[in-house]
Amino acid sequence: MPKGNILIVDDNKSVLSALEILLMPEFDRVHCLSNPNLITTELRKNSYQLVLLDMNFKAGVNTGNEGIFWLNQIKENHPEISVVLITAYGDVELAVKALKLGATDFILKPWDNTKLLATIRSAIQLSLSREEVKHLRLKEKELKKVINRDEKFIIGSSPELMHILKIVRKVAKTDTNILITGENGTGKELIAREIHRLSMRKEEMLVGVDMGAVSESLFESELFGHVKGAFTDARENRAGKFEVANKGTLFLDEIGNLSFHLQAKLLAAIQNREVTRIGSNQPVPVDIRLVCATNKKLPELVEKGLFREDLLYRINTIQIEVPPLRDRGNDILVLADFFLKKYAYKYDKTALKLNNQAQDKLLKYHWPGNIRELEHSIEKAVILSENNILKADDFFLRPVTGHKTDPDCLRLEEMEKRLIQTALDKNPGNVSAAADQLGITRQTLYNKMKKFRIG
Ligand SMILES: Nc1ncnc2c1ncn2[C@@H]1O[C@H](COP(=O)(O)OP(=O)(O)OP(=O)(O)O)[C@@H](O)[C@H]1O
Repeated sequence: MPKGNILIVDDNKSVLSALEILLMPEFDRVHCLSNPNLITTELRKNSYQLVLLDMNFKAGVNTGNEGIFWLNQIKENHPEISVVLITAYGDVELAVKALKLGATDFILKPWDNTKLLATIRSAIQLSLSREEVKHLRLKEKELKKVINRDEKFIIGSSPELMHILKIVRKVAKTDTNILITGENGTGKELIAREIHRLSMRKEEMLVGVDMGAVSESLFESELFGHVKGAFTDARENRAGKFEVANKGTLFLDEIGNLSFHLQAKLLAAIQNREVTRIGSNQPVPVDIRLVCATNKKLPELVEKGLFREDLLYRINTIQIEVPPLRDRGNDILVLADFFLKKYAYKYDKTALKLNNQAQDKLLKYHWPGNIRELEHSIEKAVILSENNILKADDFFLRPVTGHKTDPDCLRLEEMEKRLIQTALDKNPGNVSAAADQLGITRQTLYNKMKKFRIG
């Protein structure tokens, strides 16, 4: 633990040597100056935590103005250094003026040694704390830069994606709460990060919480924090995600998975814009931009009494629906190409391409796991590929029927499209048989195939 470096400035040589003898054994470094004009150079050359500064330098002048001048100089250039002033005159007004201007304390000559040492130690402690805060702020700034740099590109040029990005650009600069909805793997988190990147809060952090992964018992501690001793495992004070996200963006993923009882606690924090750590009764104000995401239909959960209506209205000032990959047309191939390049590079393969059948297969597949599934399929195909052209057989896609997507989440049109695709797959090359199986005419089936861009 450093004891601190002290610079003593006094034009009275006997005062200087008395202080030097007293302070030398107690601190790391003690340096004396009888000429205040040397202060600036000395502070630039060496690091100090404390300046012990005389108020009156010129013989016969005792207004303290020169001391105030040097105090201002030091505070302006080295705000973390503590300045303790010494004067032989018990001028309360001057003391108050100096304290207002940033002096840490004031000592009257003649001094009491024990008191002087105590004053100096606490002033040095204060300076060390200021230095630490300054260091931590710089470190935090650098860390935020590193965290924010880990950006992923949003790939695609479909009108559906362009429409979403247009909304994102419009709303990002405001502080409105945003709800992002869409199936799993459609890129909701990516959109949330884009909103943050384009917002006024971009220098601060986006803090994400997966509400589906937070257990009931840890919810409050995770989101609102706790103080040491609040419960058995609370060994030290801990800030919750709300506090960590202060001035930045709080991204609550899978908000539809939050239990009804915890929704009330979340609502209170959002409404009051303050949180109270468990075990404390001191509310802490928080300034956050809230972005939530879910793959659930929240209005339906509200109807079933599983989601609070008041919370829904709080979080969905703006709602952005991210469409499933199967509705983004050629983006499937654009993304496939992007992932092909990414994984060819990762696995040290030469440039890879898809042949026509492979492209067709990817375009026709319904992608229940959306972009995440596409990325994994491409990665697998790249690993297993034996030449530069990837064929349809290189992609092991889940059969259209029997996949695990929640039927509640499917729209009528999607169900229809899948039934048609299944019937066509079961009757390859025989549209009449497929139409028979579906209980519709051949012409109706052709119309629907055209509509859904099948075949
Ligand atoms: N347009 C896109 N361009 C490039 N990569 C994308 C795009 N959309 C999604 N991805 C990638 O797909 C994966 C899934 O995206 P993300 O996690 O954002 O989806 P999500 O909708 O939040 O998923 P979940 O609902 O499962 O949390 C990520 O690796 C993401 O980088």
